[in-house]
Amino acid sequence: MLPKTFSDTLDIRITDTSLRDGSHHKRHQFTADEVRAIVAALDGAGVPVIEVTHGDGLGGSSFNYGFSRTPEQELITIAAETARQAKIAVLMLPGVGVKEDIAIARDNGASVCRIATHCTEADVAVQHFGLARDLGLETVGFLMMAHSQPPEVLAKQARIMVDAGCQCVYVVDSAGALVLEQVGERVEAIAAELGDDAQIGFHGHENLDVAVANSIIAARAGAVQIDGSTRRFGAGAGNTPVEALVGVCDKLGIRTGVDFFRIVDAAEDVVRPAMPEECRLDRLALMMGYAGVYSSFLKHAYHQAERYGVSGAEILIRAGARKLVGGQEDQLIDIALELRREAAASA
Ligand SMILES: CC[C@H](O)CC(=O)C(=O)O
Ligand SMILES: [Mn+2]
Repeated sequence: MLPKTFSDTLDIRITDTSLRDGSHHKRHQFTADEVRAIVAALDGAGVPVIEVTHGDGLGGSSFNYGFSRTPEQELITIAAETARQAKIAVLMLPGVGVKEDIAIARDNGASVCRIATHCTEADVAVQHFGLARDLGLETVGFLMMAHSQPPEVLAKQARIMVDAGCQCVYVVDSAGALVLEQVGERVEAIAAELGDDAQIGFHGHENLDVAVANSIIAARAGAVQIDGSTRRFGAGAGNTPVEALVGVCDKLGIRTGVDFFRIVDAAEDVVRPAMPEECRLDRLALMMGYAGVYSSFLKHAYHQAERYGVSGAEILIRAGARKLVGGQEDQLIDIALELRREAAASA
């Protein structure tokens, strides 16, 4: 039984993030035509919210995170012009993007603003939630790396976001490190704190291959907004596959409003051709889930491993032990150099 429904017609509302989280996998190289085609296909299948932004959010196109091929505000405009029923969402990380980026995205047609912070730093987003609400945007808060803190800490951080104007707080399993009950416990703690003050959401990654199951557990614990990426097109081993989630929800009687057959076709015929390769559950992706490393570090880890001739898996294990958070991608270079020094000393 779902404790509460999203609306009279939906039990959960799915946000497809392939055009944002998938941007990490594609190294931010989306073209205008790809975005147009993917939005049309997802919108046609009934996906209610589609997120479009650089993988690291508004303003993410940079030397540190990787430059976008097409300016993200152009992609947001195209998405908004293409969608007939879906809302267009944008992601913003305070400090990566600036407040003005939110206003420009709104003017370009975005109507949902998702503001992400590390899960102990909700206070850095207070002004951004206020601004987004003043601009008339629907607001969502992302508590990233949610595996790294116990449920009661997340609940307090959720309260900070909601008091600032956030309408739905997400448990974000950035590392794909949470399994089953660990998701439910976090959602339940936030639900106990928030009561009817805000909704709860869940964003999963496939690094331990349980993102669909985790999403169902989140929904049963009270989450009414659930993220996924069609064809798993996301960072690390990818996100919760929307088409599988919709199929499972159909079988469990959870209403998503998404047509299973049309989303399966969209995954195969439209999304897959835009992907550089399938999102794989390979050694490095598994290591991220096991060690608790931010999924967006995957490509960076491959790059530094190759550049310094060291093990990518070992880089990620050490990144997990150092408890690196988003924005600390450059520390992977330190770790790679450390590994190279150790190898030279023992040679
Ligand atoms: C860098 C932002 C990040 O990719 C947001 C997200 O999707 C996550 O933390 O999983
Ligand atoms: Mn993600």
